[in-house]
Amino acid sequence: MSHKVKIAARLRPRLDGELVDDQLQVVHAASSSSGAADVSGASNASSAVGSYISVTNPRDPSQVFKFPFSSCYDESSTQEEIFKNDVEPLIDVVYSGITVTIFAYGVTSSGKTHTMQGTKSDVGVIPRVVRAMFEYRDHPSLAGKDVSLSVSYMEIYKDEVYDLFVQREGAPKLPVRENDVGMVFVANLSSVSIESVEEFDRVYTQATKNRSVGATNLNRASSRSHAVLTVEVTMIDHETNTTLMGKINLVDLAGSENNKQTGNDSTRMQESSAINKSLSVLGQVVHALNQGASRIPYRNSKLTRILQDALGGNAVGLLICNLAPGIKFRQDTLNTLK
Ligand SMILES: Nc1ncnc2c1ncn2[C@@H]1O[C@H](COP(=O)(O)OP(=O)(O)OP(=O)(O)O)[C@@H](O)[C@H]1O
Repeated sequence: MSHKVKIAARLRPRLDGELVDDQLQVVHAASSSSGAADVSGASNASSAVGSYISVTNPRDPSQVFKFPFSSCYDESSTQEEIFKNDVEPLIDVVYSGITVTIFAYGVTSSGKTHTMQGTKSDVGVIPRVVRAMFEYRDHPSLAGKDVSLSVSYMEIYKDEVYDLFVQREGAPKLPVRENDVGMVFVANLSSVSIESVEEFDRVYTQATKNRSVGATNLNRASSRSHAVLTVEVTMIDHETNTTLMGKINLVDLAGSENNKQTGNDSTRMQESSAINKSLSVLGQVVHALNQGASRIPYRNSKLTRILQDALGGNAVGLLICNLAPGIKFRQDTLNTLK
């Protein structure tokens, strides 16, 4: 069965002062055809077929749980490796007119922002995708076509949608609507046309500031919301008078930590219940799609409702589960793996 949403795992390196959970390991299998995993030779060839995350029961070392993923990245894996293996092949797909969505999932501090954004000297998925989207314009198949790129960027907080290209002071909540053919869209979301990587960097940096100002105004951390960046390409063929569009959604999900432990503060409780619900519906949607189920519960949360056309139909998805090696994350890590 081909999976519509590929699921990868990435274990981040230990941070200073962090007590590491040595029960948690990325195991790279030498070959899947023999069915025998090469546990001893833990090379960092991170996407080796058959790789899995292994978790040993600390109370019973003979009990080892194996969680297989399409790709597994260990502590030493690089941004370049992840991009080359799992992301770059999707650029071609976007330019063939298909919608692609990449999600970063995991608890706070598991490395979602590092994976999606990265640092100035070690950029992650978003800057690499934008660069690759621009570079692809020189592809021979696009000769003679008018190719233009645009971006939109929204945040979903407590099940309400905000435009991150709008300064947050008084920014309105955007309505989610459905058109005549049942396509779900966010009304009044701005779309900004971009001519170069530098121009993207400018608008994106400003939007990131809007996100953190909005978070401060609402008295919360930005990791309590989902952020959806969309890069859209429009290809016009004047000879045949046809237009083809493709897009890629890059989604930094809210922290998936155990949201039960948030105390009595009513804002925190509303946040937590919105996060719990949307992440669990996302899990159900991904599972239903990968099982080929006839009924997919998109409508059960705003996140999946908005991304409905990006998850169903011909669309292609990649969910990167970020894992933290710290011992204090053990229960959350198990929840993520499950
Ligand atoms: N693969 C990695 N290599 C080196 N450092 C990493 C890696 N992944 C994460 N880190 C570091 O770990 C810390 C936490 O990562 P990050 O901020 O990306 O987590 P997060 O899941 O986005 O958290 P939050 O939900 O709070 O935004 C950061 O200091 C980051 O630089």
